[in-house]
Amino acid sequence: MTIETLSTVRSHGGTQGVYKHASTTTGTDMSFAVFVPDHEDGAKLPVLWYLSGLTCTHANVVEKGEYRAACAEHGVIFIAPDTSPRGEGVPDDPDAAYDFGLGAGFYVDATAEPWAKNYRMRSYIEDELPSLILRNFASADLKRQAITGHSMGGHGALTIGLRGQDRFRSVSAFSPIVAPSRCPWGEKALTGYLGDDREDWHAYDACALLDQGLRVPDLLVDQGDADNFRAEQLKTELLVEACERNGQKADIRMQPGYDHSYYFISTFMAEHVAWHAERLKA
Ligand SMILES: N[C@@H](CCC(=O)N[C@@H](CS)C(=O)NCC(=O)O)C(=O)O
Repeated sequence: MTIETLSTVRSHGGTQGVYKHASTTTGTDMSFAVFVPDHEDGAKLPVLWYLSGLTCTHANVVEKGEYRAACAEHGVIFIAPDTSPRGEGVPDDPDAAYDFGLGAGFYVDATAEPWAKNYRMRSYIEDELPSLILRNFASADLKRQAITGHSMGGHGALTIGLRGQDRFRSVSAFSPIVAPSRCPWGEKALTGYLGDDREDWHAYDACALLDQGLRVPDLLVDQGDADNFRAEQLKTELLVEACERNGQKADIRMQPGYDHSYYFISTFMAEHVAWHAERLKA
């Protein structure tokens, strides 16, 4: 479980690093980014995971997410994994489409061929990467974790958050896919990675998990009302209804004029970090 440091740089009173390791889960090298605010020797800091959307690596949020000032202020470690396995021999969408295959792992453990060997982002985020962080980042306090994400990564944050009820004190999302069983991106991905049996999809559908009785301690969602993907793919209203129907505590905010981009995410990032920090320190 060794990691290679690809880069470190000082920023906002902390260290932004990018790392690589050989993943036993995906069978590939995986890279990820970690921002660690300066802290006293021996101090333990809570952790906020950020899962990225379609086409992204760790680099999109590192370059455009604007989380560092808020994480330094609140003393929160920020971890940004990749969105899929990559490298020689890793299968990709036959048409190299942006919404399946490389850059589009959908945070599932694939069971269908030829994806099952490498596309295991659920286990990677739930098991392998936390163990790696525990062993290599002495200041990371994994008793205090929160999770957020954008779009496909918002779906990842919601579903990993709901399934890992004891793991996260708070869950948030920016423009998440809330019901992948009921939108074209999700139907394509879940059919491809898991097969045609929709029963197998429920573990990866936030609204279905809420209907099955799973809950998170607290939920914050921001969604731009000028987001091109809102009506067809994201379907925020289904999450509003599922939270109301199931008594899930949630603040789901429609933000006027904002689109799907990092201009939107970076606008509300500091609020999300502060919101998580409050719950992580309570
Ligand atoms: N317009 C994009 C659709 C994918 C997309 O919007 N990806 C979002 C996440 S779902 C993203 O964060 N893209 C990278 C970026 O904006 O830096 C494309 O066709 O490649």
